[in-house]
Amino acid sequence: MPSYGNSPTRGETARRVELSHLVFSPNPYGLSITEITFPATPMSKRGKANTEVFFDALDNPFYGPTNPPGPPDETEEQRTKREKESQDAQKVSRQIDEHLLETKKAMEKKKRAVKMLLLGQAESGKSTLLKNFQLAFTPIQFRKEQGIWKRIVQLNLINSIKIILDALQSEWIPDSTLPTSLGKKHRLLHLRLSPLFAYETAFNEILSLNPEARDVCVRAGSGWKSTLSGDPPRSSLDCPRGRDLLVKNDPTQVLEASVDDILSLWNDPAVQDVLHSSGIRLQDSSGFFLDDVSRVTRRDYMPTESDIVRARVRTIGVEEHHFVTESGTQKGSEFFIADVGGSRSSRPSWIPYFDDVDAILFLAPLAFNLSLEEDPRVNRLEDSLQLWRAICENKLLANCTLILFLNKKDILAKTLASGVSVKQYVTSYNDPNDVRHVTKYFKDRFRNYHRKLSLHPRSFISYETSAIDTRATQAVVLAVHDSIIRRNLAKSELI
Ligand SMILES: Nc1nc2c(ncn2[C@@H]2O[C@H](COP(=O)(O)OP(=O)(O)OP(=O)(O)O)[C@@H](O)[C@H]2O)c(=O)[nH]1
Ligand SMILES: [Mg+2]
Repeated sequence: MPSYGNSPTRGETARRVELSHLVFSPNPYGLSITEITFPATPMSKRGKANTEVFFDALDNPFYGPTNPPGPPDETEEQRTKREKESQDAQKVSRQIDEHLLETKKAMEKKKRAVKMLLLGQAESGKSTLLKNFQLAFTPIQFRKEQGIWKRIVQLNLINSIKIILDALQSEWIPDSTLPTSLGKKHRLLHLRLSPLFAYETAFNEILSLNPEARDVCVRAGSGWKSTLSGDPPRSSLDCPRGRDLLVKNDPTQVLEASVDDILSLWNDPAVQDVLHSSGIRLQDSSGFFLDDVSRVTRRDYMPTESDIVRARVRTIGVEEHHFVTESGTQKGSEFFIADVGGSRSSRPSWIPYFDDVDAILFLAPLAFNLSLEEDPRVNRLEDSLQLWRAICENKLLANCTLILFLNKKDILAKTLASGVSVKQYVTSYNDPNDVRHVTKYFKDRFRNYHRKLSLHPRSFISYETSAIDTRATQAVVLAVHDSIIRRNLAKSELI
């Protein structure tokens, strides 16, 4: 019987591996592994990924006789060639073994790493909190991405200009009898600034998004950061053609040339009146950069940390982020955060991530006077409370740590300071109309649901944040990470 070296015999179980982790590429010997990747399954599933796929030796292209005897009439030259091929095949087999071992180790590591999930309605600040984690744990990587955010900040600015120009346009409907203080100057500004919108449309087309999208959005896992950074493509998902088109559609020069027009528009009292009467408060809206026009439109502009944190990109789908702490006592420690799209239509895609998540970071903006974009009949805070209820009582999350972030406290302060009364929106509210009482009122409502609906008793953990304030949020982020790690350790010791 021929010797098969380390290879399994027919029917024997061979290497066990999740096939989708391996990228095969042809080589003179058939196939070899060129890259180990992780499947696009939710992080909760990864630890349990199917490592029990069996190869049958006969079907397995990697196995075969390593030193079979040659035919009796084999020449010296044929024998040398055959032995060389056999040695090469063994080398390939050893490489495969090493790769499989690495995959297994990496998967084990993933299984042990802490997994967090960011939840909350759209625009609650999930991605902003994520950026605070990146700033705290992977600051080198965060700074490397500065160039990517330049385009996003520019598009946020263009989007704000579009909102203003749309508001102006609705004022000068041809047959309107209403008096308007808008004149020729505003029409000229409209005419001169409208070409900027083409950059927004081009960006959406390049990233295969709806060209009519209302604001800047990106699809999770689309390699958008790599496309925007100009790095060589990491996978077939990255689009080098897209990169060329992005260079062609760079708005930097046009923005620089338009700076006076933009300032003239934003500082115009008649324009401010129109915005006020239409109830548009751009200062409180996503990705607000109109107060920084002169700086942001400079040719050599590079976004600051604060700009990056404030820049708005709507999340579509679920984006998983792998953190390897870059410095400090926990250098090298790993954890995962999944960031989800929060609009109502995106919520069903959250469920697969509930399976073995360690902590949910739930963002509830203190926006008592606003309604949902996708359904203007629904109050934002009421929607957050209902979502929180559903999470507290979810059986899959019964053993998960829930952390509530009452976010956008700065906007709450501004809203109350401008004289808006909470009672007008929340009839059951009878306390003073100040930040402390209002925050306490909503926190108590969240706490009550948490206490009543949790299947097992668990501590109520909450923070009051303004996620764009990176200094204050850094401290929160470090405390949250530390407490989750401790809880996890305590849990695993109990097991
Ligand atoms: N003023 C203020 N703005 C905030 C705060 N937190 C987030 N923002 C801004 O609100 C906008 C929306 O925040 P995101 O983090 O993108 O919201 P999200 O929850 O990820 O939204 P989706 O991806 O659509 O689900 C961004 O422009 C942020 O800069 C805050 O505490 N205060
Ligand atoms: Mg987001």
